[in-house]
Amino acid sequence: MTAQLHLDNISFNYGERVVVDNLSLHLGDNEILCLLGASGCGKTTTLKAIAGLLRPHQGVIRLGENILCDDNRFVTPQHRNMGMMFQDYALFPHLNVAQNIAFGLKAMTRANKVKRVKEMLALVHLEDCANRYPHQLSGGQQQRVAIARALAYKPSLLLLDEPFSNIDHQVRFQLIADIRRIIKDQQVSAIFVTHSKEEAFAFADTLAVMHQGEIAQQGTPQQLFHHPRSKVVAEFLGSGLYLDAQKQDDYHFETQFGVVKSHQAVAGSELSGQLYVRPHDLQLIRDDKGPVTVVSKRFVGTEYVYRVQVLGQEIEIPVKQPEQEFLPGQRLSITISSHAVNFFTA
Ligand SMILES: Nc1ncnc2c1ncn2[C@@H]1O[C@H](COP(=O)(O)OP(=O)(O)OP(=O)(O)O)[C@@H](O)[C@H]1O
Repeated sequence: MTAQLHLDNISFNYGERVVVDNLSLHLGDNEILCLLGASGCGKTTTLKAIAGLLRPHQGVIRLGENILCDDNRFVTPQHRNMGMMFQDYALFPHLNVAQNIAFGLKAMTRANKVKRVKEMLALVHLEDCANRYPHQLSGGQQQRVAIARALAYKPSLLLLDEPFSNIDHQVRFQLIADIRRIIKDQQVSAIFVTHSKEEAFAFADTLAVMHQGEIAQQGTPQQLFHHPRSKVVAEFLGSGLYLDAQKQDDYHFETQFGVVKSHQAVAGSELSGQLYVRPHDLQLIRDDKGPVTVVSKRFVGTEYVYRVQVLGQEIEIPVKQPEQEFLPGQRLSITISSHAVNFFTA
């Protein structure tokens, strides 16, 4: 089953404190959407509102044609047909893997239950673990059981709250790829919450960056990375350097490091602003009197990464060419490649 979820102007307060502020969001069929944002911005609260674990003070939530919540209606969590993987809803320790997966299948006949559990075990590659208890599994295996449990009764939407946060970094990205494949195989829509942009890029089809209870921007990872609409989104998705800039025309911007060319026209009549330049568009060059100072360098296998200070900001810049080695304390300057610039006006 597939889903189209709409949140229209949802608000939620804890006492006086507005935690979700007039938030609107849309999720398409078979889409994996990531709610991404800093700690405390309201991600989990939004997910709980979708699940029905709390009721928004204002707004409408709709799944397909069904209104889940508005001023007059409120569908309880058990009637929303959503699979959930919340940190507070871990596996049941006293049930084995097969029993955990079967937990949500109460309405099925025994034979159908056995069949479905078998299918789910195969899907998450844990056929040999059916009789084990959660404490006899690795963290990654436990997460795979949790996803199997959440998917077992064919929900129309899957909600995942920080599903990878307890997983060792070494295996995390393999697990992300596995779970993404499982969700795509099952053709289910999913919303997951994280504060890690690496996880978001690896797992999601679309991102919604949240800031102070609102969606700052929703789109594909590429759209948000290359065309952030605000400094909040630009900074959240990757480091960069702010440079004061004067717009000469839609394609040229004058900075203290020369004129920067844009691959794309930048509309707007405001001429003064700032460019936000990503490290891969910056090159370090020798200049004994330059405004850039090397703070430190580290070797990462294929290249050096230099941490430099420039105009009161610190930024890490990768350098591939081994002949270009700089020392801490050394003065440098930078050149800026032409790229699709991000130009922010006040
Ligand atoms: N039960 C509660 N009572 C009062 N305030 C709460 C409660 N739960 C959360 N909050 C506050 O609401 C705000 C949003 O919390 P929420 O858990 O939605 O954030 P989050 O973006 O998921 O953060 P994190 O990434 O740290 O989990 C936070 O400031 C939090 O302290």
